[in-house]
Amino acid sequence: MKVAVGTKNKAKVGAVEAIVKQFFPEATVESIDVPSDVSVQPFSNEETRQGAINRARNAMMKTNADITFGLEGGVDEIEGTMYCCNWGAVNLKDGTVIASSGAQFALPEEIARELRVGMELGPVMDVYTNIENIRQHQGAVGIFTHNLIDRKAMFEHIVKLLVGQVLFKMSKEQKEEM
Ligand SMILES: O=P(O)(O)OP(=O)(O)OP(=O)(O)OC[C@H]1O[C@@H](n2cnc3c(O)ncnc32)[C@H](O)[C@@H]1O
Ligand SMILES: [Mg+2]
Repeated sequence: MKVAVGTKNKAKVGAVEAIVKQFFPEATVESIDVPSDVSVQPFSNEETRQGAINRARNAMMKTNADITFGLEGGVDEIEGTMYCCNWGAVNLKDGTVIASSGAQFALPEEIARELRVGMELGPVMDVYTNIENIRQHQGAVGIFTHNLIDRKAMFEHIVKLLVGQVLFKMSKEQKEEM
């Protein structure tokens, strides 16, 4: 089985590799940079979900994979607090698309303020932590959870939700065939 993920981000690719190897040990995982076709900094759950779906669909169009994943990070404001939100989507060869959301956690007001004036979370976090390219490593989630949860682990949870739903679909179809 061939799996592809629509990004070159190490935290995201690592998450897909870890979960896919666990449940489909024979699968190969290819990473490919594809457009999310949403803003570089999505500003709602809806837009972040759409980015994940677009990445999964674009990876399906650009590879010959059987299953493709798209993972997207964004922010959403609720009652004046800005939350980092995370979404994933899986696309199957038969056209099925399943999206699921993952962890959401609050960003400090000093970070939120920068995003409201048009900055991207990645570069803002690099300046805040003095760590280069933190988005490919522990991410904002690592920093604001005292490294209890890093960005790869956060995306692993989403990929597991997606793989689980694919396995549910496959077993349901098998039963219907019998
Ligand atoms: O190469 P891609 O796949 O685009 O990876 P990315 O790190 O840019 O990730 P997203 O596009 O999904 O995230 C949208 C924006 O939010 C930033 N971001 C999201 N979650 C983050 C995190 O945990 N730590 C740092 N930056 C984060 C990210 O850097 C972008 O500026
Ligand atoms: Mg990006």
